[in-house]
Amino acid sequence: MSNVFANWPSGSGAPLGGLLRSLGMVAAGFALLLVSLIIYLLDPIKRWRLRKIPGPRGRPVLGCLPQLRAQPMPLFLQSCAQTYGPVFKVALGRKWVVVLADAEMQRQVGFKLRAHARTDPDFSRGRYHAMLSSMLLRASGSTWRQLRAAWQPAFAPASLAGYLPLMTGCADQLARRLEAKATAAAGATASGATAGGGSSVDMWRELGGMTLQVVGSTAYGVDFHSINEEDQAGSGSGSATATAGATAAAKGRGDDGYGKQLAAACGQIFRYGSPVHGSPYLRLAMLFPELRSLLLTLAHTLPDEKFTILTKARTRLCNTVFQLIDSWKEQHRAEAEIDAAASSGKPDVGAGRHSSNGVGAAATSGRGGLSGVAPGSFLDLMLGQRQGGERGSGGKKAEGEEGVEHAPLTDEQVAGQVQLFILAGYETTANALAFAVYCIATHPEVESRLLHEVDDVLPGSDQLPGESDLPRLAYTEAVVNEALRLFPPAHLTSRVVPPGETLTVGGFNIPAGIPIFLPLYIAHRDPAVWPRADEFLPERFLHSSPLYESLQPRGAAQQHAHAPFGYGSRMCIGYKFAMQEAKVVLATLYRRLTFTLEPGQQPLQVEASLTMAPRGGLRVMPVPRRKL
Ligand code: HEM
Repeated sequence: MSNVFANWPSGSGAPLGGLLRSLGMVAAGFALLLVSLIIYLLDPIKRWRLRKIPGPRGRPVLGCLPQLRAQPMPLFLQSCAQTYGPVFKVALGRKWVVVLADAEMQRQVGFKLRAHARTDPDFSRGRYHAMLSSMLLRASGSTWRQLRAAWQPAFAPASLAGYLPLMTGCADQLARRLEAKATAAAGATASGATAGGGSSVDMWRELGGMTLQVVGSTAYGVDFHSINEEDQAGSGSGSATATAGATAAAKGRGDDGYGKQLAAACGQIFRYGSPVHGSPYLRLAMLFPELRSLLLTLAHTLPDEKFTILTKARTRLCNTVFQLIDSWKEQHRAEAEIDAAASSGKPDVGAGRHSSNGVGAAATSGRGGLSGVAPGSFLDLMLGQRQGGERGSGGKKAEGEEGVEHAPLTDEQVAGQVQLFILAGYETTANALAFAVYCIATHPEVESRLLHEVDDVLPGSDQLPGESDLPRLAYTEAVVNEALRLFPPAHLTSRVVPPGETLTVGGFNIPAGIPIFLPLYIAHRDPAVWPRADEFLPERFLHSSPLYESLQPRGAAQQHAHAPFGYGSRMCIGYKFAMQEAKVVLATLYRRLTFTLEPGQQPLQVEASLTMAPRGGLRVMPVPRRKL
């Protein structure tokens, strides 16, 4: 029998041997791939570096995500703290984070480190990406200092006073809407026209529409029209953002002006930009951060429906914002020419040109057409500063802190800050207000004291809170503070150790690049720090109360134990804006109404992603306080 292998090339040995060798090489290749995959998926190097830090055993690849599906993040982290102590690690997918549960550790690290950790998969491109990447929240070093300085004028006392009419106007609009709904429902029930349904509303959504109108209109200086004016039939259980966006989108068809277009785009970006509600590509990027570029390309080449909506909304937002910026420039160029012609003296340009704040007027007068940016709005301030900086220095670059020269902000940078103003200020404040309404509704003694204060400060039948009334709303402010303690909407903040450094905390070393979570929720409810920690007692924040002393936080963390707005130089820049808004909105609403919880709302269930919110909204019956 002839040797069938006889014709195989002699250099490769016997054909069987060659085949075996090839198979061996394929097997070795597979084994190598498998080992790399296991190394990639399980990340043993990172595990090794964090090996001394205790923490729950997560599943391969998914880490603790299954536990986080079953339980809201603040509660899961609280239960981990009880098991593992004040410093522990958690795997979010393949991303390891270290959590500091102790209030004093949070304070120390929050003050010491100056950069936030990045955990979100950013799937943007082009101009929108340039906008997002330049936001204050993401910046560090001298750029952060320059941006932070550029934000400051928006929260100066004069600016805050200018926003007040917008805040009270929007709250009054919402109060009247809820009052009318309650009265109509009562009338219909009396005449037997309706069966059930009553005037129950989702207060969280209502407040979401209102806060979007406040921050959106303040940021861009055009009317956002996002307070719901008609019910969202069959709108399901989407988020407050979705409803606000849907309402604006519904109205946004046709010739509606900048405000409605922006509100519609923002609503869709909030909803579909989140890994929870958005495209599966975003969730995959959370699990496999190293594949982000590949997934980004795939998402743009083969987009699913949610990704398409997101991309379109981002493009619409960009186009509208840059159009607004162009119209602002156009208008100011024309004004400068008139100035130059009229006088040879120094031109009065920039933010100083508009001594009055026209945001409130713009947003409550129905202005929102293609009439441009209101003076005093955040966009106007940012563009004005830039123009002022350029001209004030005779065309040179603006000078920032510490004598460092900075180039004036680009259009993309300005647009990024304005968009962050909405991102950071809308849902946080809506959630804070919804939690406050829940706490008031479950504490009748608090409600009656609040009503007493509101009636005392605002005796006129249609009176809205003015600037001089704010200091007199001390109990209202204490209610907001105590609701923020029990239910901090930003339930955690984060920091990251800078490259080349290691942080030692609680006896553990945390290497550079590992995100550090500071869960404010846990610190706010620590019974070792807070007397009667789980009780809602606004008297903790009321100096004049006889209970005040006995309710103060104890121990080393005492001074910064209440930190709903974070710590140190990275603390929330908008906290005065948020506190003013929350206070005047409560006073304006409770001036006309009280709210009764619908059955099944107690105890309150929460859900949490970046912010903490009432799960499935907050269903209440508005009860008018006077006969209409
Ligand atoms: C109740 C409402 C709000 C809460 C609970 C809240 C909470 C927070 C927290 C916890 C941080 C992180 C602080 C840290 O890391 O130490 C933060 C940052 C920030 N907040 Fe707020 N915030 C609220 C409203 C607002 C508003 C209304 C605005 C703007 C209009 C705003 C703008 C910002 C910005 C720009 C940052 C980033 C600051 C930086 O990185 O330097 N926030 N906020």
